[in-house]
Amino acid sequence: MVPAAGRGERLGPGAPKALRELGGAPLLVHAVRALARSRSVGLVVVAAPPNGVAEVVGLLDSHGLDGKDVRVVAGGATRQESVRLGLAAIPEQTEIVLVHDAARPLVPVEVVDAVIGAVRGGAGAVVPAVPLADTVKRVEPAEAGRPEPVLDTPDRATLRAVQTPQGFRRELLAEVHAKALSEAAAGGGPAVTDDAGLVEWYGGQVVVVPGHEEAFKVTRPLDLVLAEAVLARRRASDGF
Ligand SMILES: Nc1ccn([C@@H]2O[C@H](COP(=O)(O)OP(=O)(O)OP(=O)(O)O)[C@@H](O)[C@H]2O)c(=O)n1
Ligand SMILES: C[C@](O)(CO)[C@H](O)COP(=O)(O)O
Repeated sequence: MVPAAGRGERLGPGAPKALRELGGAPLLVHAVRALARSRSVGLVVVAAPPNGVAEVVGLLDSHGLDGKDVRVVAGGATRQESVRLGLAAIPEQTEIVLVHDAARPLVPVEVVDAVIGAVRGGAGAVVPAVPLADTVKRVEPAEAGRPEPVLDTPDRATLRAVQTPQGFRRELLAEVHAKALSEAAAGGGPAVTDDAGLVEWYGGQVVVVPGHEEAFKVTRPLDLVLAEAVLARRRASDGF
């Protein structure tokens, strides 16, 4: 499933991020095509901006998507809610669900297949990830413009930058989302930024497989410049 209901505030003013253009097609279309390239993917469920469902259906219809079954549902106010709403549209007999950001348009199919392979191999929750290039420091957050005291420096060799698609046994993903929903209704709930984080929160095991530098997330304006360059290079080299 593809959560695509975000605004894209960090990208700046304009259409919702999933509908912004990259090389002549919306980011969402690239992301759906990237998943559809895997022979193991049979159905793609997209969580669209709540007031943009008809527009997204039209966009996906107008860009050929390799004959895959693509369904569109209304997303929610948070990524977590969008994923939960998308999950509800996935048939119960489905064994494996991937959750892939519309904002990661260029993930190579090898990463998609590696994630699926690890779930098929017995893992309940799998994330693709890459080593970090920068040193990371934990800080005491301060007001904007004030220096932030450093608390410590985690050992970089043990850190990974996590990407999508993240892969799950469907029942496990549905279970942790249901738990998070009932905790949120009681005024709490896990403060996590990805689906694997929910599995961890409830004590489940998550494993990492190699991600890819081209599976980066389009978050800020410079990411879009990089995505255009990667796409242009692919098109020049293999008619992608
Ligand atoms: N209510 C939301 C918020 C986010 N997403 C999706 O979650 C993915 C990753 O989120 P992010 O990159 O943070 O997107 P935005 O929330 O749109 O970005 P920003 O935080 O800059 O507004 C994106 O495909 C986005 O569309 C979603 O489906 N529903
Ligand atoms: C799911 C994710 O892309 C993994 O890196 C990331 O957590 C999404 O974070 P965002 O702040 O919602 O972009």
